[in-house]
Amino acid sequence: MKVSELSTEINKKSKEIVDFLKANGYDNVKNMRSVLSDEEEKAARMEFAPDTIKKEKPKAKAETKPKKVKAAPVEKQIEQTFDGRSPEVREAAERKAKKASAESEAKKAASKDEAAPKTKKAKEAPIKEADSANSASDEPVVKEQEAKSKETKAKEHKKEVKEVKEAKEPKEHKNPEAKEKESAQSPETRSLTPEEAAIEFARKKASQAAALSPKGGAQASGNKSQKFGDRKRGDKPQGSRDASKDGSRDNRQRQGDGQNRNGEGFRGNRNSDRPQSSRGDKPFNKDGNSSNDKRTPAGGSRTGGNAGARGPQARGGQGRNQSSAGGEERIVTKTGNRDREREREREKAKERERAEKNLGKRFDKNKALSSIDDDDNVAHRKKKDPNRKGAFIKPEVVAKPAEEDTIKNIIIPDTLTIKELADKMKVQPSAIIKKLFLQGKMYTVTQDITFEEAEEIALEYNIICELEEPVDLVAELLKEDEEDESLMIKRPPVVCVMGHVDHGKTSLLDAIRSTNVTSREAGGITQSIGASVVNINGRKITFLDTPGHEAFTAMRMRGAKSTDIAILVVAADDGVMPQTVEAINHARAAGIEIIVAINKIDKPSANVDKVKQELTEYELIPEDWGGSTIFVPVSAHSKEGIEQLLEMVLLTADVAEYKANPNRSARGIVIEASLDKGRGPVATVLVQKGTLHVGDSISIGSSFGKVRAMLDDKGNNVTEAGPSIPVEILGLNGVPNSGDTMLSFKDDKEARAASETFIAQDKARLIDESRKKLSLDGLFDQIKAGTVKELNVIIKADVQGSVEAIRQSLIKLNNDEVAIRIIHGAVGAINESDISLASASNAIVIGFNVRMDAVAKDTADREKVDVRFYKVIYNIISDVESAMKGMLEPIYEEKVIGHAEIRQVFKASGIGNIAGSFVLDGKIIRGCKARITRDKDLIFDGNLASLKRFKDDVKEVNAGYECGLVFEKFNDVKEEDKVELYQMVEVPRS
Ligand SMILES: Nc1nc2c(ncn2[C@@H]2O[C@H](COP(=O)(O)OP(=O)(O)OP(=O)(O)O)[C@@H](O)[C@H]2O)c(=O)[nH]1
Repeated sequence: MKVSELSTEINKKSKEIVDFLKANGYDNVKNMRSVLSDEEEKAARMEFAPDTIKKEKPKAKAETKPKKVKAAPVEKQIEQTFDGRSPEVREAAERKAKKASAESEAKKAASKDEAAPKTKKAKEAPIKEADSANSASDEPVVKEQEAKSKETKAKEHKKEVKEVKEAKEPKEHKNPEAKEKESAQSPETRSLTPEEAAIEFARKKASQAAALSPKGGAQASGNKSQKFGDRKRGDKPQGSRDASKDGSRDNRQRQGDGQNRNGEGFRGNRNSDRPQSSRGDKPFNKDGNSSNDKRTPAGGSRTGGNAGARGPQARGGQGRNQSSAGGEERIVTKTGNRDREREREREKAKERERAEKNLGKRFDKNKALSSIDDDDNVAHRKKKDPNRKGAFIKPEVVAKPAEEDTIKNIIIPDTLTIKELADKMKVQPSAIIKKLFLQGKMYTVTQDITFEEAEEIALEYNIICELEEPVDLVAELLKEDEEDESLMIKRPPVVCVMGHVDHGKTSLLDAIRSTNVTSREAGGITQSIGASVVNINGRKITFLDTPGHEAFTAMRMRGAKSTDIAILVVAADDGVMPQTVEAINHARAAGIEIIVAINKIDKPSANVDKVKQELTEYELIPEDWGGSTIFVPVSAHSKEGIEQLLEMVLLTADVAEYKANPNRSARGIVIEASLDKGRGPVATVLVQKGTLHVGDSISIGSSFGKVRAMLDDKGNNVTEAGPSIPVEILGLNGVPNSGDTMLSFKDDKEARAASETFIAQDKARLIDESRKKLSLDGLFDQIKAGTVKELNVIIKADVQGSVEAIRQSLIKLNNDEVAIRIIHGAVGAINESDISLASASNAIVIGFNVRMDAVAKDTADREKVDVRFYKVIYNIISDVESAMKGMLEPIYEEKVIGHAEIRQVFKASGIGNIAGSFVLDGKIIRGCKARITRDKDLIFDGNLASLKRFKDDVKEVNAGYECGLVFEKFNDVKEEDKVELYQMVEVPRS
C-alpha cells in the first residue's frame, strides 16, 4: 500500500504519515508514493487510525486462541470514517454503504457456490467459533494473514464463512449440502457484511484516483479486479489447474446455484465454466503438478469466487477479494511463468535436436552421426535395438571390382550397322556415334559399316573383331548322305535332248513319244522343259526336252544336271552350230554321257559324215571312227533310227548302272513350276531318290506343303512316284523356282522349318543385295566409271522357266553404257502390285504369255507405266535393244559451217592475238570449233573463244564479212592461215 492510499483511507495527510514514519525510523518511506510495508502500515494505522488495528489484535491472537470479535455497526463505522466531514459526504457514504451492504448479500450467495473446500483440513475446520461480527472486524487483518501459513489462513476463512452463513443468510441455502460446502469457502469468495462493505466502498472510492502499481494488486479497485478476471480467463493453465485440482464438479454445482439465485454473474459463470469445460482437462492436468503444489487452496477458491462475483453489486466485496486474488495471481503467474519457461526451454532443446538430426541427414549422414556421437540424445537413440522390427538396415557398400583392362573378342559379319556393332560390343550406339563424330566421321545408328571400319571402332574399346564364317544352312539341309549300295536298285535313265535351234529336238521326242508337241508351241519353239516317260521293251526312259535357244542356257544346264544321258541333236543338213557347242559343254560340265543323234537324215542335203567330222573337233569321236561316242543317224519325220537310238540309251544306262533307293524319303528337282488358276501352285518334279507319296510333307525352297495330288507325264493321277519319275504335284503354298530341290519330311512341322531356313537365307541374300545397291561407294563408282544408266524391268510369265529365260536374255544385253536390272520376276498375270512397283522404280513391265487384270490396267494407265505383252521371246529382246539404243549416249558428228582466212593479226593486252579474218563461205557462229591449217598443216583444233565484229561481240558473222577471231589457248596465228569452222552435231544411232 502506498502512503497516499493509506492517507485516503485513514483520512490523514500523506505528509503527516511520512513525517511520522520518518520520525520513527522508517527511513524507507520518502514521500506519498512510497510503498509501505506491513509494519510501516501498521505503525501508521496505530498512530492515525487505531480503531482499524484494534480489531486485528484479537485476530492475531485467534491464531492460537480463538476469540469472538464484534463488528462495528455500519453507522458507527461511517461516523468514525467520516468524522469531521460535511453532512453531504456522510449522507452519500451512508447511501453507498447501504447499497454495498445489499450487494454483499448477493455476493455472499455467489461466493457460497463458487468457493470450494480446498483441503481436507479446510473442510474439517471448526466453524462455530466465529460469528458475523468477527468476520466483519477481521477483514483488515486478512492481508496480514495471507502472509502467514496457508493452513492457518484456510482455517480462519472457514470460520468467517461459517459465521456469515449462520448469521445473515441461514435460509438461503435450500440445499444442506451446499451449506456444508459453503463453510469451506475462502475468505476471498465470501460475502461481506454491510459494515465491511461500507468500509470497502470508502476505501475503493478513495483509491480510484491512485495509480495502479504492479505491486499494488492488493489495493486494486473493482475495475482492476475485473481486469484480473479477464486476464485470468485468458490464462488458461492457471484457471484450468484451479478447476481440475479442486474438484470441479462441486464448483460447477455451486456456480450453477449461485447463478440461479442471483440472476446475475452470467459472465462470471461463463468465465468460470471456460477453464473447466471448454478448455478441457488436458492442460489442467499437465500443469497442475508443478504449480498446484505451490499454490494455496485459497488461491483456487479465489479463482472461483472471482469468476462468479463479477457483477456490479458485488463489486465492493469483489474488490477486496480481488485484492487478494490479485496478489495470488502474481504468485501463480510467476510460478506459471517459470514452468512455462522451463517448458519452452525443453521444447527448444528438442527442436535443436531435431534440427541437428535433419541437418545431418541432409548433408552428410555419416558425418553428422559421427559428430554427434557424444550427444546424450543421440546416444540414447543409438541404444535402440538395431534388430528391432522395422529398423533401418543400412545397405552395405559392395566394392566394385576394378575394371580390368582386358581385351575382348567379338565375331561380326563383313557388313553390319552401327547398332549391331554396338550390341555386339555391349556399348551404347550413341557412344560410338559420338566417338566417331569427334573424329570427324558422321554416322547414323542404322548406317552400314564394313568389317574393317567396325574393326577400327572396336579397337578403341579394346575389342578385337573376328570375321564371321557364314554357315550355309541350306547347304547343310541339302547335304546328301552316302547311301547303302545294297538298298539301291536300278532306276530308269533320265535323258535330256539338247541341240541347236530347229535341229529337230522336239520332233525327235515326238517321234519317240509318238506325240505331237510341236504344233502346240507358240512360234514353233519349245520354251519350257517338258518331261515324259517312254516304255521301250518294258523298260522306262525319262526324257526331258530343253529349248535350244540361247536364252534357255540355264534351263539346258538344269536339264543336264538332272539327267543321266544327253542326246545331242545335230541336223545333218546344218551341222554343228553355236548352241550345239554350248550343249556339249553343259553335258560335259554335268558329267553326263552324250549320245549324238544326227537328225534329218531324210533330207537330201543331209551330210552325216560332215557332222561327224565337225564333232570330232569337240572330242566327240564316233565309235566307227575309233572313238567312244555313240552316233545314231535318225529322222524324226521318217522315224528311222529311233529304235536304235533308244537301244543305245538303254545300253548306256546299263553300262552306267543308274541306281537309287526307292525306300527312303523322296528327294527330287523341280523341272518347272507355275501358278495354275484353278489348282494353285503346280510344280513338275523329277524324283531322283526315294519315293514320293500323296500326303507326304515336302518343302521346295521357300515353299512347303503336303502333296495333295500327283499327275504323271500323261496327266494321270498317281499315288506315288519312284526314282527318275517326273510328276506334277499339287499342294504347295507357293510357286517354287525351277531347279530347286524337293525334300520330303515326316511331318509338316519339319517341312515348314526347312522352308523357313530357305526364307531366312533368301532374306539375308536380299538384304545383302539391297545394301550393295544402297552403298554410296558403289554409286560413286558407277558415276566415276562413266554414264552408266539402268533400265529396270519387271517380268511376268506363265511359267518360271520363261521368267528365267527372259531374265538371262535381257541381262546379256548389258553393256558399258546401260545396265539392265530385273527388279522383279514371277509367274502369273500382271497385277496392281506389279504396276505399283514399276511406277515406283521407273521400270517397264514385260508380260510373257500372261494377261493383265483390269485393276492393273487402270493403274498402269493412270501411272503411265509401259506394259508390253509378248508371245515370242525374240520380240522382247528386239524391243529392249531398241529401247537401249534410245538410252545410249548420243553420237556427235562434225558439221563444217564455214571457212575463213586470217588477213591481219592484232595484239591486244589481256586477250592475246586477235585474228582479223574474212569469212570466205558459210558463216561463223559464236562458240563453234575451229581448225587452223597453215600450208596444209593443221596447227590448231579447238574452241573459238571470241567472235567480234569490230569491237563488239557478235553471235555470228556471215560470208563476205570481216571479223575478229580469238582462239582458246592459242595465239600463234599468222596472216594467210586458213580457218575451218565447224560444230559437233548429235546424230541418231543407226
Ligand atoms: N525333214 C525333216 N524335218 C524335220 C525333222 N525333224 C524336224 N524337222 C523339222 O525341223 C523343224 C524344227 O523342228 P523342231 O522339233 O521344232 O526343232 P527343235 O530343235 O525342237 O527346235 P526348238 O524347240 O526351237 O529348239 C520343224 O519344222 C520340223 O518339221 C526331220 O527328221 N526331217
